[in-house]
Amino acid sequence: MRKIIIAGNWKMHKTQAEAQAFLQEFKPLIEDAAESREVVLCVPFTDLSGMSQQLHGGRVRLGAQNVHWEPSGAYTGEISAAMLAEIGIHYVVIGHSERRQYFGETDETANLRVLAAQKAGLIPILCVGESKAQRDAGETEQVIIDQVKKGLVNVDQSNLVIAYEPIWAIGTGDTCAATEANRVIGLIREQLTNSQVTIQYGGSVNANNVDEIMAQSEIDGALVGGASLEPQSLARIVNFQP
Ligand SMILES: O=C(CO)COP(=O)(O)O
Repeated sequence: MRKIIIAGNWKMHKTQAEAQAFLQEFKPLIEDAAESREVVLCVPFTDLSGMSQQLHGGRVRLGAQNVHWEPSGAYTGEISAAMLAEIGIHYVVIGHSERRQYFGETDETANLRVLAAQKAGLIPILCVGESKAQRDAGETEQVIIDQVKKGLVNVDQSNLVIAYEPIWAIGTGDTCAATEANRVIGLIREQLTNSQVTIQYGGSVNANNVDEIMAQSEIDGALVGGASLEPQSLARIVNFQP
């Protein structure tokens, strides 16, 4: 059985005080959610340590939003996988389109980060997705296959999550049709050697569209940006109705 994972990606939102207030309201709202659903919050580095203590022993797991591939060294401003693992972090988002767009990340550096994360015992969430121009040019399939193949060189697929996030659907309210997301995610699965990899959809997921998205046969979860910032809305997504 493929694991269902609902993950919030807070991006550059929430101070420690705001994170603490979020958890106080959020935790009771998901207490009755099916045990089979993994709930993950991918939060700014500065929130991780405090939240890790606040969540200790509970069902909500934490993720970082990036990690460097070297174990240590002269890399000002960077964070290693061991630093994350030490404070109880389970997941790390890698190769998000915003990192690719604004910080020059590539499939090659995403691959190095995935390998480093796995080596430290973290579960990478590798993000792939095509731009609007690539979709309009009919290049979606090739772009996605390329990103998956290059991102997964030498990667252990038993310890991996992939998120399909079409760039044009991120933060726009323009969700990819659930059936189309299902089709592309099916294509991603065909590229893998392990059929049990959890593959999420991300891009304008919210309380209103999550049920239809999660009803798709290939979609194993959601990576949620804007709608994960508010406890009620993320709780509704976690409690999606199959
Ligand atoms: O980028 C995303 C999650 O990583 C999606 O963001 P939105 O849910 O705000 O579209």
